[in-house]
Amino acid sequence: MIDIENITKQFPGKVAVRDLTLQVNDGKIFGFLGPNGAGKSTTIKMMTGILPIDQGRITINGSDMAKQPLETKQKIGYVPDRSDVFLRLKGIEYLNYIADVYHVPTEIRKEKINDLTRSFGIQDALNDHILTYSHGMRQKIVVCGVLLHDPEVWILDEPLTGLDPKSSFTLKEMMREHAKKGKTVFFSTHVLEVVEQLCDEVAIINNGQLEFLGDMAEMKRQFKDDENLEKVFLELTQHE
Ligand SMILES: Nc1ncnc2c1ncn2[C@@H]1O[C@H](COP(=O)(O)OP(=O)(O)OP(=O)(O)O)[C@@H](O)[C@H]1O
Repeated sequence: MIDIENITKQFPGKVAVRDLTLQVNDGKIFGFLGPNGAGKSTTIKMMTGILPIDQGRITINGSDMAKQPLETKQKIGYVPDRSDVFLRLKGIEYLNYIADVYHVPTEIRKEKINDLTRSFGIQDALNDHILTYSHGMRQKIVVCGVLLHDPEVWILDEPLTGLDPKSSFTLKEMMREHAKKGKTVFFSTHVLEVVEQLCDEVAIINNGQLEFLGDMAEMKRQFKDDENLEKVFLELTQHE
């Protein structure tokens, strides 16, 4: 479970996230929807301990990110929106590095790497440097790294952007399976359609503020009734 209580983040001259409160329950796929610049990545960076929180509190399965950062981070699998990490490593070196950091036993490591990279069709690129990978392939290797250590809570920043349709389908299926096991999946997107396909619950953020929190049926009802939300809806459908 992810519990976000009244978090705020300010950059010079800009409040990126203002007094945001939401909970993500176990067994749910939670969509964090908002137009470009709404504050999604900033929120996710606070949830993953990359950015300190100015005010408020975030707990992941009961651990406080600010007070117990190491313990809390071990519960999380995080896929950032830009996967430009470890470019000088080969794919296989990256995955082994992640497996070492998260103490994935050697007996199961090889099989897991094989299965995951096959699912995403990058098994033949493992001996190439990540630097030579396309954006989609970089995204896939990071997703494989996250799934390798089987974290309880998945936090994915725009995970489907840049993926080919087959890999996008594979990842969506994996998200569904993870939630079905009673675990948590939180992901951000600026594409309304993705949320409609996948989510049990949705939060809509705009200009750093929560505009809506609820299930899909409520969201559709409110789009009709609320002028403010209707404007956000138009932005979300115009982008893609
Ligand atoms: N390090 C920073 N310094 C100053 N302003 C920032 C910083 N990071 C983000 N911002 C600003 O905070 C606001 C929210 O940005 P954020 O990246 O969280 O939005 P987003 O919803 O993830 O958008 P996108 O879909 O474009 O990634 C934007 O106005 C952005 O310009």
